[in-house]
Amino acid sequence: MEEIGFLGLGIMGKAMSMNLLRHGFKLTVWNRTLSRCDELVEHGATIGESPAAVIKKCKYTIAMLSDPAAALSVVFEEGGVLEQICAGKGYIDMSTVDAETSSKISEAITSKGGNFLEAPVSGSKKPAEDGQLVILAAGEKALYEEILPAFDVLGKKSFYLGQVGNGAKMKLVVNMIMGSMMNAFSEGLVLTEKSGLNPQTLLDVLDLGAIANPMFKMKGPSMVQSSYSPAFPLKHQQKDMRLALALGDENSVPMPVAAAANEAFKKARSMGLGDLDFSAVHETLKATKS
Ligand SMILES: NC(=O)C1=CN([C@@H]2O[C@H](COP(=O)(O)OP(=O)(O)OC[C@H]3O[C@@H](n4cnc5c(N)ncnc54)[C@H](OP(=O)(O)O)[C@@H]3O)[C@@H](O)[C@H]2O)C=CC1
Ligand SMILES: O=CC(=O)O
Repeated sequence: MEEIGFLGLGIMGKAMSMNLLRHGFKLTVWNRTLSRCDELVEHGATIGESPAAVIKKCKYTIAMLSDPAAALSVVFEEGGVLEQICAGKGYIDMSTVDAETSSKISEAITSKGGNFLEAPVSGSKKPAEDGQLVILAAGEKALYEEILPAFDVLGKKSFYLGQVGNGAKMKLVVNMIMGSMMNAFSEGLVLTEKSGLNPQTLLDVLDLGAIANPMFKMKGPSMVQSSYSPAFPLKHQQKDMRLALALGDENSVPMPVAAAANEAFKKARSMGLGDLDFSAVHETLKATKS
């Protein structure tokens, strides 16, 4: 496959681009904090000095950026994607953003003759390292088919969901459920301890029943130890709750559980926990006096 550009080497972008390199893809990478490119260069990547330079060099460019503001700035600001995108080039934004942001980017890219695909992912740092993401793509179908060899390396399954916005919406629904579940789980762990039971026994019981799931299994033991090394930063989970609640607003869907979960994540951010794993929302409950 042709050389691929990669913009954004945070937790996910680094893991995904390392995985592409491991599978023989040639990559040109860019990150706002340039020093984060060094490790990729050691593994064979080339550095592009700006998003525009990456787009100029590569037929396909993938972006994995923190939030709507970052996704927009990399496209629209000086030295951005729009300066070099043109017919024959594809831009694939895998960041988690709202449908409106994605549509704005899509319109700008296509008005210059380029092709656009949104492709947010479900799965965290470890699935990204292992090529086990679930890819939720929408937009230009031909671009989806052209980039599938890369998606097959990055993920265990790719969904094509139709028009731009559908991938973003699906991702927000999934993360809204995940954030709500994390809060219910955290309340259960605190209630277990405060009522004199062993939280490890709760984890064992949950794992054998109808609500067993990989998230409880993976995050439970570290939450019991108050250990929150970031795989999915809490500030991004709160962003996703906020965007999902806005989607609920647009569609007149009442979401009292998600709204309460969002408040807990906001509280955690106000306690300075935004850069820790999203499971650190547990600290907001543990801090409650009896
Ligand atoms: N971590 C996870 O488990 C998952 C995350 N996601 C989503 O993937 C995206 C990336 O997540 P993750 O890698 O964890 O996040 P990180 O916070 O680790 O990385 C964010 C990236 O965005 C860049 N960035 C932030 N603001 C700007 C800006 N204004 N201009 C240019 N670049 C900017 C950062 O650059 P710099 O290094 O300079 O700060 C960095 O490369 C998010 O949308 C997240 O919601 C989706 C699935 C799982
Ligand atoms: O967006 C986060 C994830 O784990 O998926």
